[in-house]
Amino acid sequence: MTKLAYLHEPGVLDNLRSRYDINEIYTYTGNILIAVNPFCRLPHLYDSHMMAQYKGAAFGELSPHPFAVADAAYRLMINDKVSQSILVSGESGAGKTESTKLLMRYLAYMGGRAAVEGSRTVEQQVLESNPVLEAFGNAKTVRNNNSRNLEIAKYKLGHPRTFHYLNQSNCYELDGLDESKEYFATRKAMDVVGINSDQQDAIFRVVAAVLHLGNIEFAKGKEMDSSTPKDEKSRFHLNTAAELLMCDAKALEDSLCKRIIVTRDETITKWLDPDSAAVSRDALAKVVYSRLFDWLVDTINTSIGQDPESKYLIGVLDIYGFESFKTNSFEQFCINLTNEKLQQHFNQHVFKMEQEEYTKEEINWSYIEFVDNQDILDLIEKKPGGIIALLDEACMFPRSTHETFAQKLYQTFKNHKRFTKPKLSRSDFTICHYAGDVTYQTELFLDKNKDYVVAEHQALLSASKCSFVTSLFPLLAEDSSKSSKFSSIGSRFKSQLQQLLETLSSTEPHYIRCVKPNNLLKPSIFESKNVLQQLRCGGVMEAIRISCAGYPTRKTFDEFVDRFGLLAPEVLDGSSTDEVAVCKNLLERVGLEGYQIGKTKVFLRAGQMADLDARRSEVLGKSASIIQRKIRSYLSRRSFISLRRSAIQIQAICRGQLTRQIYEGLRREASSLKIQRNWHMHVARTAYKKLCFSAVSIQTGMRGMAARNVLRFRRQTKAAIIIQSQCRKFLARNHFMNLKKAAITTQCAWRGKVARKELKALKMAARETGALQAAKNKLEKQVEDLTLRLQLEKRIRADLEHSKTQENEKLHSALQEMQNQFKETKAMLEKEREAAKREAVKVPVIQEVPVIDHAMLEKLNGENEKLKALVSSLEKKIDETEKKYEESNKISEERLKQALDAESKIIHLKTVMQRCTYHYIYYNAYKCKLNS
Ligand SMILES: Nc1ncnc2c1ncn2[C@@H]1O[C@H](COP(=O)(O)OP(=O)(O)OP(=O)(O)O)[C@@H](O)[C@H]1O
Repeated sequence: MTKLAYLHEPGVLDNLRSRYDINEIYTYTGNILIAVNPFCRLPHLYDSHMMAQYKGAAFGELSPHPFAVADAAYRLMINDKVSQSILVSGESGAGKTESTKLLMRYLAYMGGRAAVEGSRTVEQQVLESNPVLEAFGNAKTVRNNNSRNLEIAKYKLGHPRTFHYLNQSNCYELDGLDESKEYFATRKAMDVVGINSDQQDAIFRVVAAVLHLGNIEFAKGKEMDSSTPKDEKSRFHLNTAAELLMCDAKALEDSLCKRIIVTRDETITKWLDPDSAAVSRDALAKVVYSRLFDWLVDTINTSIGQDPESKYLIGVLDIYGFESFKTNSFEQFCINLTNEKLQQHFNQHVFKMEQEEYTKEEINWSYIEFVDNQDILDLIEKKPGGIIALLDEACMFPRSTHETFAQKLYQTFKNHKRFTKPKLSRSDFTICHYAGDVTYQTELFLDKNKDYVVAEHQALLSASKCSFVTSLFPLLAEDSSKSSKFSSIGSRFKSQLQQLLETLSSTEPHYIRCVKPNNLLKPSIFESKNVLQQLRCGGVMEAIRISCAGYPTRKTFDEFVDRFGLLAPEVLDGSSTDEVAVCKNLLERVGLEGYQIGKTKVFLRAGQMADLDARRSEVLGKSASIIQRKIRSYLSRRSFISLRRSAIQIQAICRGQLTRQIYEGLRREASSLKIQRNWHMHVARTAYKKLCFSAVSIQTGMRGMAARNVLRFRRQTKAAIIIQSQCRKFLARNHFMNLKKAAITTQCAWRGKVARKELKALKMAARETGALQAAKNKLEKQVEDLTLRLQLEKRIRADLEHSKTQENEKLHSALQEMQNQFKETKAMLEKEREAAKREAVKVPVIQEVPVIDHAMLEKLNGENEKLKALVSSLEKKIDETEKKYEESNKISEERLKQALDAESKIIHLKTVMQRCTYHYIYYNAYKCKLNS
């Protein structure tokens, strides 16, 4: 930019546009890098080959690039031992985060240490943790699309359209963005930074709970000014949120619909109307998400850690860009304050400090006007009396409203040139920022400035059953919860900004200004008006001017001589100790113009330092090649000498080896001659021995043959005699055999005749055997009959036996009875006799002459006789019965005998029959034999 022929706004714009058209999105203005968002991927600009190219290349030597800025910062830190910072600025969606990622990638590449196996380096962790911060920290805004929202069935979630907190942008998908891929990248990044799977689950539960909270709507309750979940759907979301946060659903409902006010005397429960309940719901969702995000940042920072050994740092600052919307609230106020602060830092560095230094160093210099924003910063953060101070005051005063706060602002800043009151509004105010006017709506300023968690929300979440949720909301000590009633977000933000700027001031800054070429977020569209506004806001035009008119680079005399003395070494040879004179001399010799010599430093125009550096590099390069040449020749000579020595040694060894080989050949030749001689002798002797042996063998063979002929003749003669005798024997034998055959034939005929006779007789016998068979069958039948009769007899006899036994038993019992009767009668008789005797004794003296009752005696005798007759008849009967019994015994014995006879007959018949059968079989066999 500084080399443009016409350095005015149209020229700068045209330059940016024509470069943008050919995808040259980066441009330098002095040391500032302007990056125009291409809204499309340009991978060739960022591959590892590009990184390798920028490594160590002089600034300005290659095309403008964030890698070049990172490389310059890195080298300055290493060489000059000064901490560096790279400030990436620009409005929302201009590409700050993308540029920051590139810077981090390059720095990780430069400082890259080899990772120990299984672990990651800090650089890798920093890069890999990015997706977590982006996933949870980015949101889709009207100016930037880069948000992601997770959706998982497990957490009872549906399409983003169904969630109040997601559906207000009406944008659910982004072209070219694979949600699931991003989700897995986030999960992986969480693993990398050491968030375990339980914690991950809890994190997604909390996010889902926030979404469900957002869907709870409220309707008027039964009580006056009370509220209750509107319908079943709201109740479902309330229950699901409670379930995901693992807290009591009723307690959640109460914490949203009621407030407990503690006064000195009593505790009052106050209902919230539906609108206030919705505000309470949003506050709860916000505080939960905010605590979750803080937890993530802390966890990532702890996991990455910082090298305690490091003395210098390179800070890369990616901070939200200037914002101006239709409605601007406290968030925009804080964001714009940050941008004002950074702008001031930029001004200070680029203009103020620069020009102050020129004055201090007393160099010729025409002052460049720039817009100093100190008065805006005073308006916002001055203590007391600044907007933040007034806001804190208003927050602490219980009766304040946003209107009273606005009135206070109007009064205080009535005459401030950066502050105006919009005509038709009663509570808005406008600040004239360096980047343009922004009108803020004060409605929520007071609420948003109060940094506190609603006590009911705190109590609800501290009592959660999920340890992760309770860790986000640790129980506060009783006193602290009461005492710290109010803490101001604005003041905290201000002091954090101050700390940041202090850190920045201790570093050497580099600037990357990101520019958004269009508001449609589409590639290849360059809206000049928009871009110009951003260039103006970023102070780029002034920077260009100061770069052209000023002296952006400087060095103290000794540093300068140290660094560039080698460009004219003769100036150092002189005995002059005056550094200024040496510097002037040096500058004259190198032929530089337009520089300035200050009191302690040499000031150079834009590009001059680069020019000197290039020359220095050239000299260094030349020197390096001379040194290299010398070293190479020394090394080559050394290697040649050692090579020669080695060659001679090798030759000596080779020659020795060759001679040894020749001598060995000669020795072998002599030996082989000796061996040949001996061999020939051995062969000749063997041949002679063979010949001798053959002659003897032939002689032996001939003699043997003659002897064998004699022997053969004798054998033949003997064989002829044997044949003759055998022949004769054969003839005699033949004659004998014929005679024998005739005799046998005669005998056979005779025997045949006899046999036929015998056969005839046998046939007769066979016929008899048939009769015998019939007789046998008859006998068998008889045997069967007899067997049957015998069985019948046996049965009859058994019956008889039985009846006889019965009769015997009867007779025995009758006899028994009779014997009993007889005994009784006898006993009675005895008794009567005894009685008669006793009666006779009792009779008086007169009785001494016994008077016999004859009648009685006779009667008794008669009865006695009868009884005797009865006894004898009975005894007779018994005898008869016994006789009968014996007779029947005899009969049965006879029958038994008959049966035994019959049995023996049967056995006899059976043996006869068997014999007949054998006979028959023998006959049949003989018949067969004869037939055959
Ligand atoms: N160098 C680039 N190459 C390709 N695309 C880019 C580049 N820079 C930015 N973008 C595109 O622009 C979008 C917005 O960029 P980025 O998120 O970096 O903006 P930002 O300035 O950080 O915004 P905010 O202030 O809202 O965080 C990116 O999502 C990407 O699509």
